[in-house]
Amino acid sequence: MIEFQSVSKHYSADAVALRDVSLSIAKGELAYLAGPSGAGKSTLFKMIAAIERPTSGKVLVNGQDIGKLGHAGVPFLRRKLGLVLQDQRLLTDRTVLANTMLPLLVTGAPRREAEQRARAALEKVGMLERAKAMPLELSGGEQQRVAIARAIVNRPQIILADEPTANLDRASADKVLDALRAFNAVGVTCLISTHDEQVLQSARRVIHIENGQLVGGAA
Ligand SMILES: Nc1ncnc2c1ncn2[C@@H]1O[C@H](COP(=O)(O)OP(=O)(O)OP(=O)(O)O)[C@@H](O)[C@H]1O
Repeated sequence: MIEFQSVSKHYSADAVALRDVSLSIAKGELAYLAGPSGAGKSTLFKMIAAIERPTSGKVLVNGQDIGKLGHAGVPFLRRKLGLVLQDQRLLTDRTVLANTMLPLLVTGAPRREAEQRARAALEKVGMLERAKAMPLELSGGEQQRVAIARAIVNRPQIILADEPTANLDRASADKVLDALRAFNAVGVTCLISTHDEQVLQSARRVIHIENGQLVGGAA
């Protein structure tokens, strides 16, 4: 489902983010991505979403070579993906419900249907009762759960979550991770980066990355 074949990413001659990375994540799998700051985790996510392209090697999603996607192909790829990335915050001038409806409205869903599906997504992450709140009235963990609702409202096949529990206390982090695990339990492939030792210790699969190279868990 997600495959990296000898992928390297050079932002410039001296900014090498990934070096010869090969890995494969099966459909329905839950894998964690671990590694120190600057190791290349965010870059790896961005390659799957075609936000960045490999300098060499191939990234395949469902067998499709992301490097060969033209401009028209990118929205089709993104529809398969639920992205909870670090630089994609909620819009602070819209309610929780409006934020969650947005991905549906931009793809042309009727407002009534968008609202129903957004409410269902918020319910799944335990945030329906805050539907009318503004994002800045929520805690960090609650905002992350809304970001997850927004990511899954299009029913993606794959969720990519880049440090979704950063800066959260244990209880909030667990709620965020429980929400992600619940989507995995119904068949959604999940790749989650985290520094959370407790989570990594109990994880079935951890892909470790250091200085742009895999140091374990790639098979
Ligand atoms: N747009 C960019 N231009 C130049 N260099 C970049 C760019 N994005 C990332 N890098 C560099 O690539 C390397 C990997 O960065 P990346 O953000 O992928 O790491 P990370 O593991 O996600 O780190 P963190 O845990 O701090 O988010 C770093 O050395 C970083 O400075």
